[in-house]
Amino acid sequence: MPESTDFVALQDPDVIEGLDYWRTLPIKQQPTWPDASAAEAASAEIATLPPLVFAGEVDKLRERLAAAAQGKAFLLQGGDCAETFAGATADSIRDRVKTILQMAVVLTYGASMPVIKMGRMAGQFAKPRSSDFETRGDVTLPAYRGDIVNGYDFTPESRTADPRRLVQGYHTAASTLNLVRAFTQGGFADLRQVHSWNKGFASNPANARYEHLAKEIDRAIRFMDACGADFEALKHVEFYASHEGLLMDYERPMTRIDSRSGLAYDTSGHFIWIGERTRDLDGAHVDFLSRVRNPIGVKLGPTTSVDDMKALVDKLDPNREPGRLTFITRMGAGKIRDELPKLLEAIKGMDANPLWVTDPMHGNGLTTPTGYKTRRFDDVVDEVLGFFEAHRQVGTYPGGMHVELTGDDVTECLGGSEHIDEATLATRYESLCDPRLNHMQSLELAFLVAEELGAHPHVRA
Ligand SMILES: O=C[C@H](O)[C@H](O)COP(=O)(O)O
Ligand SMILES: C=C(OP(=O)(O)O)C(=O)O
Ligand SMILES: [Mn+2]
Repeated sequence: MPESTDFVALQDPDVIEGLDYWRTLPIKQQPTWPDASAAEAASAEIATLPPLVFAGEVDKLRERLAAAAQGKAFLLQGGDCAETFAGATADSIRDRVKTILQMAVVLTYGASMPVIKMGRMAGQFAKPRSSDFETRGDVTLPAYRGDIVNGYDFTPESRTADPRRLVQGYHTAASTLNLVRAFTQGGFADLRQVHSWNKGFASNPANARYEHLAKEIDRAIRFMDACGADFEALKHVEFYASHEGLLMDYERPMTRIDSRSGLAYDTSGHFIWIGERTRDLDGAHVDFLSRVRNPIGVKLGPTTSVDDMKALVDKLDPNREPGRLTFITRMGAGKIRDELPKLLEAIKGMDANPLWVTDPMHGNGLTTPTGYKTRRFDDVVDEVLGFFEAHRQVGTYPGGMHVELTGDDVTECLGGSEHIDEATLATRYESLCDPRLNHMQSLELAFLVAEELGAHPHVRA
């Protein structure tokens, strides 16, 4: 029996043929490469490079997500809206991982529930856009579609799609994932380091609250240590990589056949989601991702009909496999209480059990008069609360949270206990796409969700 890490180039011809069926279907949000043969060559090169994740890891994640869908775990998924090549530095990767680990500690402790940790990391390089073009003054150029496609600088050269970026995207994902694996497997994520994850971040109320929690955890660990407990399990953290499966010239060559099962895995990440703009039932993305074994997410915006949702279940999870399908709702704070319960009621009538996750970011965008894309922290919080309310009302499980965040002290979202206002946004706005919660706002949100999940009284303010 081959190892689970083996991927073979060719097996069942029907499986292989199916993986290219998307090419016959309508497709959205792909770049126009100036030289199609150069893009084909880049994809062919990627197809020869090693997988980034292994089938066995992907299967384990599916089991973890199945537990979350049953209310026995909670998914925390976070990271940049658009990762950049320049941002793949040791410090930036470490601080994002630390932020997610801290949030996970707050949630695990507060909710007494396992937390599945997942980064929008190591592949979140391709962006769908509302418009193909961007105009500044009297100059119009192609929109920035993420570092794997073109550059952010507003010049014709930079904005021209460059297929060499596909290969650079692979290598940047590989080095990011390598460091994430080192951090999470090599002792850094050991729960006994719970204090040190807070070091280096500006001191602020959320950090102080975290310190208080970390002290409690420390005390509990010392007690267990004195009792002779074995801490082997605390040394390593399972950390999964995820991104939007958007750019087919990257996802297709990263898809390999697992030699154990003869089935296809998209080895660019453990979890792949389909965006709100590309979830057409008869479109290329849904077809392609219906054929890979990875757990698949689908973003659901406020206009999602019950019929659309049901058809997505049938297409992406025909066997009703636990952990296979995650719906990531991003309705907007003002709409979630009206729109989500209908979908939840309808799912109760099907024999399906998807994992429900809230993305409180993408339905709450606004642009300031000075041109900054931003979100109000209060709206983010309100959507999360609406998500929990909807699930309580219908009797389904609120199984996770998907957020755009960074470990840096950026000023991209309005509000939070630092009271970031419109004038402050300019001081440290670094995102090339959507605004992210900064370190402190991320921790604040984690405390709030922990309370919602039935927090430990000591964790409450
Ligand atoms: O996450 C991404 C954005 O919401 C998406 O790229 C659309 O952004 P845009 O409206 O600025 O194009
Ligand atoms: C583009 C994104 O989201 P959505 O597809 O929900 O708009 C995103 O997650 O960055
Ligand atoms: Mn985004």
